[in-house]
Amino acid sequence: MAELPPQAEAFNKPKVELHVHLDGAIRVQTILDVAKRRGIHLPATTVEEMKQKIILHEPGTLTSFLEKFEEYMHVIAGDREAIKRIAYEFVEDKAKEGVIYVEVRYSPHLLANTKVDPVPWNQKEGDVSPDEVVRLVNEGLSEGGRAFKIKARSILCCMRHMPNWSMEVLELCKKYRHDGVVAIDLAGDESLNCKAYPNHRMAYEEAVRCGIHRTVHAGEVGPATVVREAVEVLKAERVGHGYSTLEDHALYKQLLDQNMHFEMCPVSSKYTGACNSDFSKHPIIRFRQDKANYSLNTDDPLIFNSTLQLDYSTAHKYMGFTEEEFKRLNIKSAESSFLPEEEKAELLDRLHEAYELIQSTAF
Ligand SMILES: O=c1[nH]cnc2c1ncn2[C@H]1C[C@H](O)[C@@H](CO)O1
Repeated sequence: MAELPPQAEAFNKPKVELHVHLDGAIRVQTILDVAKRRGIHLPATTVEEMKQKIILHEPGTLTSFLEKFEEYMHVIAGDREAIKRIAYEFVEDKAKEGVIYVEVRYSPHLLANTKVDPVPWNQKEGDVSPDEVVRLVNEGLSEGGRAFKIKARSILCCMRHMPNWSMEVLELCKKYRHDGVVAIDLAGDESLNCKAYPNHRMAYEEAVRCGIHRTVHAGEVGPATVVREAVEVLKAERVGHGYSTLEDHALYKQLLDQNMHFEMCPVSSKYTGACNSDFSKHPIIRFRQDKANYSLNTDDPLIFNSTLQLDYSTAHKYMGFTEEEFKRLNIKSAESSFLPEEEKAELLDRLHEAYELIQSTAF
């Protein structure tokens, strides 16, 4: 595999990103600024020091990774200006990475401080509800979209350990379905399955009835049974991560045949311990060989100290990805996006043009 010159981008063309957490993609400087304004004490005063607290330096576990959010979420949650600002800055950062369409996800409840039970991050009860969080994020994303000339939509997350929030998340998806919100997700610790927590299932059943798009984190660190449950019980249209699908041959074949989309996050999968840290043995290689439908995504670039370029260069350098495959997977990502059909067609036109492909090119 040809080595890239230092600083060169593995794929310097317009990209689509479908799996990135807003609360895992905040600028460290913003956390420091907001903490200062709100008089919140942090264990660090410079970006470098704060980064050392937040980023994962070694491969760990999903649980140790999820604990990292406790370092800073209390700074942003419950603060209107901060919530809008992180959404706006997120769009700016994505535009710089060459992303032209992004679906960004978050839990409205984890950024609220009222009408949420329990109030997260040991905050005092305040007056920012999950509903207002969605409005603020929408404002930040649409102002950012206009300023930086890219399109950003959002996905609202249910959390596996908070089943009592799930119906409220679904209601927010319905309320804002024509105002920036394109789907529902289920994030958090995969060992908590839906049989034990029927509220998630009820929310997803209602999503199906209302035509709300659905993705589910499954098969990241959990077994293939979680993927099966996501697809068969929750009727997921896309799978978040899904690496362990490979353990169940029949399921893998079925999902390949169904053209199921897998939202893959190579750098993330190393640091969460989801996959072997030797990228040359990564499950994505198998998905690529089988011409599966998948995207490449950052997941939580703040915590992995990463960029989308790093995911692409990792795929290029250690997994043998070519320019042609990058084009193919971005076209697949656009096709699997949760945009309405007309907007999806426009996005596909833009990619075909940028990649100098004729419309009928079949991958
Ligand atoms: O990679 C992940 N797997 C499962 N849950 C995750 C991952 N990245 C972030 N989350 C959780 C923590 C966030 O607070 C939440 C909503 O974005 O989703």
